[in-house]
Amino acid sequence: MTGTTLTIPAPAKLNLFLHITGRRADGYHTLQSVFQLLDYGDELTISPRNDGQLRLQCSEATLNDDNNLVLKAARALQKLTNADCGADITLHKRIPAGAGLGGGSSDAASTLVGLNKLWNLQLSRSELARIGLPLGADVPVFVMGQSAWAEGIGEQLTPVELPDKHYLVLTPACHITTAAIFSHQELTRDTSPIKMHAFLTGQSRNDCEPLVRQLFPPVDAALRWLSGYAPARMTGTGASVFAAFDDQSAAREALRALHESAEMARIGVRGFVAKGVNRSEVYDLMMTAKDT
Ligand SMILES: C[C@@](CO)(OP(=O)(O)O)[C@H](O)COP(=O)(O)OP(=O)(O)OC[C@H]1O[C@@H](n2ccc(N)nc2=O)[C@H](O)[C@@H]1O
Ligand SMILES: Nc1ncnc2c1ncn2[C@@H]1O[C@H](COP(=O)(O)OP(=O)(O)O)[C@@H](O)[C@H]1O
Repeated sequence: MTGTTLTIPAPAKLNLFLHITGRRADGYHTLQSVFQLLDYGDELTISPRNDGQLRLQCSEATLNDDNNLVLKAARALQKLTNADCGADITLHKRIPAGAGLGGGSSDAASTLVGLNKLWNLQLSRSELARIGLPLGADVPVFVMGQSAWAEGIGEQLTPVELPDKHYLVLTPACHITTAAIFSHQELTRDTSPIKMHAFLTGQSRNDCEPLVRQLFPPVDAALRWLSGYAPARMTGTGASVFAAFDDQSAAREALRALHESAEMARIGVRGFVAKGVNRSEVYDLMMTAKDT
């Protein structure tokens, strides 16, 4: 078990749309969404230990604690192993935290996939998804490693082949908690379910967007600025917003304009360009581990 180190990416996601279709008895909202995985994300390096200890070093100081979803995922998996299964994990963050890009869930999913390999647990994708779901509603899609049509609370997944697009993603400096948006009185909660065809012909929205725009003016400003380049939408419960481009050069051009915008600098908007992918590297890692 010792001597093997695994480097594993943890991609970001976009919700190309997000419809809230109802509410379960436990308070969680049922959704419809399309998760688009990106070729941009965090990176984990995992080395197994034989003494049962779990240690995490995270590049982001505020996430360097016991509540990091990486440690929660490792502990959930540790319950299924021998007492001597431990690991040293480093987490290099690139995905802004709490920004609707699924970074925490993706880190948790990559931890589950990586430790499943290193601890030789031989759990299936669906078993790992089931273990990960209580840690975050987006963990299953990252464990599956495929862009997908999602229902339920995001755990009923159907892989989809999405057209090649380059995304410009903007993240205003606002702290938005998912729970606060879902518990807000003014949230739209009863959208009629749609079929895949309606999404493909552009009949979709993010039901959280009107409320978040109203509560967080920087999100509204970022959406208005980005709409000057291409149709713009919010991902998840925010704060990030995105627009799709056919050409990478057009997306990069808009990113350059962002860096020159005094208004966007004033409200602290960061941006990156990423390509949408139908499968992430995590998908392949379930088959063969990439050793370093
Ligand atoms: C809505 C999505 C779409 O991708 O948005 P983002 O959080 O990425 O913006 C996610 O499914 C979010 O997933 P995640 O951020 O993991 O949410 P969780 O930690 O599981 O939930 C935080 C809290 O939000 C509420 N919640 C969350 C998801 C959901 N479908 N219904 C809810 O009502 C619950 O009160 C829950 O306790
Ligand atoms: N490894 C992690 N990366 C990001 N956030 C984490 C991590 N572990 C725990 N968190 C917590 O989870 C919250 C949600 O983070 P994240 O998954 O990035 O956002 P979102 O749910 O908006 O997509 C953060 O505000 C942070 O407190």
